[in-house]
Amino acid sequence: MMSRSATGRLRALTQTTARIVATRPNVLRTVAVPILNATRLYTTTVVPSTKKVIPYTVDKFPGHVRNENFKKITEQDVDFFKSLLGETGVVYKNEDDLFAFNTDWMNKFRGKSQLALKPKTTQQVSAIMKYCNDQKIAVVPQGGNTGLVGGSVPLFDEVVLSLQNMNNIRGFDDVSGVLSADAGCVLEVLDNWLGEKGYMMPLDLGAKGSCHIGGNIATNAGGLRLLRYGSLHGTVLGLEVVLPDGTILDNMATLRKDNTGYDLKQLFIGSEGTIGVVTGVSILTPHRSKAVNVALLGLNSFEDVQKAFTHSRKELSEILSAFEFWDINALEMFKKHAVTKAAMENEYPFYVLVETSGSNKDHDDEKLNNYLEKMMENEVAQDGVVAQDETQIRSLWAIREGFTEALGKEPAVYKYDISMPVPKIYECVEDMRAHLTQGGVLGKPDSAVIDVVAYGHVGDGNLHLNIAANRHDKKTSELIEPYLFEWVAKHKGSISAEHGLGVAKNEFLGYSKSPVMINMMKTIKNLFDPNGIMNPYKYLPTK
Ligand SMILES: O=C(O)CC[C@@H](O)C(=O)O
Ligand SMILES: [Zn+2]
Repeated sequence: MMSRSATGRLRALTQTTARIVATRPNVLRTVAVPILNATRLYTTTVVPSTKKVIPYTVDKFPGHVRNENFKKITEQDVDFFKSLLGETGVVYKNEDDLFAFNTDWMNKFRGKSQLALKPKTTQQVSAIMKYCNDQKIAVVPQGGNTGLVGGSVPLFDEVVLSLQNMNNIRGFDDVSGVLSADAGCVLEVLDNWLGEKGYMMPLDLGAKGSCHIGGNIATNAGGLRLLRYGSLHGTVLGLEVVLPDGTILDNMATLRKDNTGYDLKQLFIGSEGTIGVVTGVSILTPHRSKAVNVALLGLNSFEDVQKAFTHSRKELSEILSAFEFWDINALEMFKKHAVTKAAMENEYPFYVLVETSGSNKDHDDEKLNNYLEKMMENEVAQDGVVAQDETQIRSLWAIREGFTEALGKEPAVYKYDISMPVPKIYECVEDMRAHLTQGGVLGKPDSAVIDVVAYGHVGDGNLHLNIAANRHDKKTSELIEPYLFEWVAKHKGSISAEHGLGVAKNEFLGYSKSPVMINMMKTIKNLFDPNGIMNPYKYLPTK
C-alpha cells in the first residue's frame, strides 16, 4: 500500500500482509499491509427466487398492448414441439419451472409465457423458427438471462427459446486462437477452457458465471476488457444464425480478412434477438497474459481520475488492460451489502482500478511502479494498493464487479448505462444529484431516493449511473426521464452504451439516433422478420 504523509512524502503503512509502498518519492517497495477481504458477490448461477412476488412488466410499466396478430399457443403447437424436442425439451404451463424463463435475474421484469423450449441443435432451432413463423407465434430468444434492460424475458405470452442446452465447444485453432462454440456456452466456462490452452476470452463481465456467449453477441456486451481487446464487432469472426423463417445462415468464418460483400454478421451483433437467433460463434481469442497486476488508487476528484487515466495510457500503454472507476457512494453501497474489510485506511471521493496484462513480469512491475510513483508524487492519487497475488487481484476486482448485485439488494433501482466524452461523465452524476434534490426526492431521511451512485469504464467513456430508491414512484421516474436522456443527447452521448435497449430503453432511441437511422433500422427489421415475431415490443420504438 502507498500512502502520503502530511509532508507530502510517501510512507509505509503499518499493517500486516503484503504490498507495494513508496518509502520516499521515486522508490517503491513491497511491504506488509492488509488486503481487503471482499467476498465475490456474483454467484456462478444467477437464478431468480420464486419466493418473491414479482409484478408483471406489463403491470409495472403500463402502456404495452399485446399484438393480437400473434397466435396464442394451443395443445397442438405443444405436441409439435414435444415431437421435435422430446418431453424434456419443452416446459409448458408449469409456473414454477417457467418462473426462471419469465423473470430477469434482477427480478425487475416478468413475462407471462406459458411455454419455454430448449433445443439441442441448430436444426431444432431452425424447425422451431419455421413453425413459429408459419403460425405467427412470437418468440423471445434467451441466453443466460443476465441482461439489465429486460431484453431476454417475454412481456406477454411469447414463447421462450432458451439456448441453454446448446453448449458444446465446436473447435479451437491454437495457431490463430480462433474458438468456435455453440451460443449457449457460459462465458466463464469458455474462459476457463481456453485458460488451459494459454488463451482467454476477449471479453469479461461480472455476470461471466451465468451469461452465454450467444447472449453476449446478441447484446454486443462490452465489459471490463473492451479497453484492451475492443468490442465484439472486432473479435467475432463468424456467426451461425437461424433467421425468423428457419433459414440457417452459416457464416462461421474464421478468417481475419474477408472483403467479399456486406459483412452480414455485424447486423446480428447487438440486434438483441430481433432479426435472428445466434446459434454458433467463432471468435478470436488472445493469449492469456503471464503477468497481471491490479492496483487500486484513491483520488480526490474526477479531474484526478482523468489525469490518472491519461497518464496510464501514456505510461502503461500496451500493457494497460483495464481502467475502471467508482465513487465513494458506490463503495458505500458495496459495503452495505458485502462482507468486506476496507482496502484502504482512509476513504476517498473516487477510486480507480488499473489492471496491466503483459508477458514479462519484471518489465510490467517496473512500468506500473513508475506510473504509481508519478501518480503519488504529482498528488494525482492520494493512496494506493497493489495486489500481490491472484487472491488479492480477485478481491480488488470483487469490489468493482460487486456493485450491480449490491444495488440489486436495494428496494428499487433506476439503472442507466450511458456513454459520453470522458470529461462530462461526473458532471452528469453531480447534475442528477442536484436535480433530484431540487425536485424534492433526495436528501431528506424520508426521501424516495436513497443514493445516486456512479461507476464505470472510464477508458470507454461509459458511466453506470444507478439511482437506488425506497420505491419506484411516478415523481422520481418523471424527474429522471427524459431529463437524463436530454442531458446525454445534449452532450452527444449514447443512452445505452453497452446494456442495449430491450424494453427499458427502446422508446428513447430517438435521443441517440436520428429519424433517418431509426427508419432504416425498422426497414432492416421488416426485411428479416416481416411477421415481427422476433422479440416483439422491444429494441425499436413502438410508439
Ligand atoms: O450495474 C450496472 O449498471 C452495470 C453492470 C455492468 O455493465 C458493469 O460494468 O458492472
Ligand atoms: Zn459495464
